[in-house]
Amino acid sequence: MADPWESTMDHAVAIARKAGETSSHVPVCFRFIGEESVAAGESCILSDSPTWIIDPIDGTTNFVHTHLTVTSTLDLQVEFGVVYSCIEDKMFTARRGRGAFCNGEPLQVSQQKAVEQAIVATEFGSDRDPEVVDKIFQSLRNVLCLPVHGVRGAGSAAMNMCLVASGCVEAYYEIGVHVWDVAAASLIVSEAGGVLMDVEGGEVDLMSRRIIAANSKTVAERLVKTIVAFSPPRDDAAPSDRCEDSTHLSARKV
Ligand SMILES: O=P(O)(O)O[C@H]1[C@H](O)[C@@H](O)[C@H](O)[C@@H](O)[C@@H]1O
Ligand SMILES: [Mg+2]
Ligand SMILES: [Mg+2]
Repeated sequence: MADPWESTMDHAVAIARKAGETSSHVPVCFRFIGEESVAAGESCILSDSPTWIIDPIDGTTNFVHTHLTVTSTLDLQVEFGVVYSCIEDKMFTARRGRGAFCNGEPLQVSQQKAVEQAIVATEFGSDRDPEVVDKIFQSLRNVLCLPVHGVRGAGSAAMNMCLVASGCVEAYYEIGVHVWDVAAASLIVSEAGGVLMDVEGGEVDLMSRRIIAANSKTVAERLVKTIVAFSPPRDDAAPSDRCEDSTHLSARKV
């Protein structure tokens, strides 16, 4: 069987060559956006150049506490998405227009559109500002009282989205995520037949740090009416306008 990773890399190089209109003799030029490089002061701006968006560990708090799910995410903007759940040894992959897979098996979102029968995943995030925490709890209360069948959280944004793609949960929403948390899994959700939406409706903007990933427009729109929206500093804001999340500081001290 052909190695899917090798064909992915061949395709990535072809995309980079096309973008840069380089001949096969010239090395290709990829750009990178990674959680750690941005934390070290590098830019978080998407350009026309093919860009790998990387989160080496998604679910850092789980990792630090050796708790359940930890994933690594890799995305070549809009072309490929890879999320690896290392403890479960599950490799979620998607290529634009070619479907989404887990360890090679095709993924399909749940067909359940009644929100009362839905499991909704979310996270409490990393911000401990009491005003932010209040809004997160207001949203959670509203979602529970829709009512939904259940609320869950894997502790990894990427894993929550892969659960939507797998049909195990109907929707995931969060305000406070970063582009590297959700880029790869966004493609996996849409290639599995799901939808992505901003928490106030309309198209999702991966730099806005707000996301709904759902099995259907119907479920996503019910959540839009329910979530108490706010806008954290964008990922592509100037470094001086970004703020460090409090739990990440403590996680890094470990
Ligand atoms: O910091 P990591 O572990 O890469 O990512 C975390 C997000 O920053 C946080 O918003 C989210 O709640 C958590 O699930 C996530 O994966
Ligand atoms: Mg992450
Ligand atoms: Mg991370």
